[in-house]
Amino acid sequence: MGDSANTSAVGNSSGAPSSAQCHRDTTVTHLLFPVLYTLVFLLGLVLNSLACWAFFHIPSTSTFIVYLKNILVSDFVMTLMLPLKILTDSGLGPWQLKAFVCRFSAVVFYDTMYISIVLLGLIAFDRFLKIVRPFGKFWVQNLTSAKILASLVWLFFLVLSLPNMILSNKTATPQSVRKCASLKSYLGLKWHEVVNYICQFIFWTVLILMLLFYVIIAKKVYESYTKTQKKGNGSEKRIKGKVFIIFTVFFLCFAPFHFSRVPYTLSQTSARMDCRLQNQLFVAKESTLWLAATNVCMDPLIYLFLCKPFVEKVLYSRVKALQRTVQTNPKTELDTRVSPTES
Ligand SMILES: Nc1ncnc2c1ncn2[C@@H]1O[C@H](COP(=O)(O)OP(=O)(O)O)[C@@H](O)[C@H]1O
Repeated sequence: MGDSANTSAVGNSSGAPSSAQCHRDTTVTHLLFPVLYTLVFLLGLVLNSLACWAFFHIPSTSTFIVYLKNILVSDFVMTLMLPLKILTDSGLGPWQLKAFVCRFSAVVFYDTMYISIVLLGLIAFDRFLKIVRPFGKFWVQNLTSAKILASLVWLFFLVLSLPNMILSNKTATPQSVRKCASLKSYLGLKWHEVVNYICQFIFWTVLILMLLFYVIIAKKVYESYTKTQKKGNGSEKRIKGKVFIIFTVFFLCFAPFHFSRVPYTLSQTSARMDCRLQNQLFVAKESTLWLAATNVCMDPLIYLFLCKPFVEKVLYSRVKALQRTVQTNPKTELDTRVSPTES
């Protein structure tokens, strides 16, 4: 993650010699990103708190809701990690906080990002099965299986990233905390590299599978559209077409980060790389990481567009609140256009 000072030279004797002599230029990340992250944090906190409250009242009656609830928890945790990044990037926090970010909160941030990625993939798979085999039941379409699968996803990423926390065990100094890689032992840096390649593999696999599911869904939607059009019913196309939102959100938020992450990880671990290029890769990684973080604000859109019980819960409460206002203050006009099923 980002830096607290404008430039830094990092003494990393065992891991990345070229990185050791390169001053990190944080002119952009020092000012712009804390502002951008603050916006994401505030919006993410409001939207996800609202979603938490709504989902708290919705029983887990389908695999879709189970996955959405897990994404919500993951997004909430990611949102809570943002203030630490904002404080250290802007230089407002003490340098010791940056060591905590490198060892703990940045790792949790990445964990939640990949947990959301896999869960979005599972949702796409779930939608795919619903549309392709509406009456058949696979074992994955069973509630208990979905709960077990979601728990395994959490467990997998937590176990995978634990060494990233443990092996960032070099003594932290105001200089060394500026690049997280410099807190790592040789083994720590290797593990960091391996984890990044595993995560790249997971992301591109999920992306390709999603694309495949949606091509098949698109074909089905088109077929049913041409059938229903004759009967003058185009609403089915609109309903099924909504599932494409998941893919669009997924692609816009995560693909740019994964393009920039490979060369950036190389710059952290390879022996030789031009210093200017290293700094450019750092800015590219930070910019695309911000885009990935905006996912915490995008996911509530998925709940709104695709999860009917969620919409009903939010709107029904609005009606109740309005009714209460009218009861306590009869002069207030009730907007009769609002109905619990409005979407
Ligand atoms: N995909 C990942 N999964 C888990 N932890 C990660 C992942 N990528 C990076 N990390 C960990 O997050 C911390 C910050 O990494 P990084 O953003 O690369 O550093 P920097 O802030 O110096 O650019 C490091 O401890 C790193 O090992």
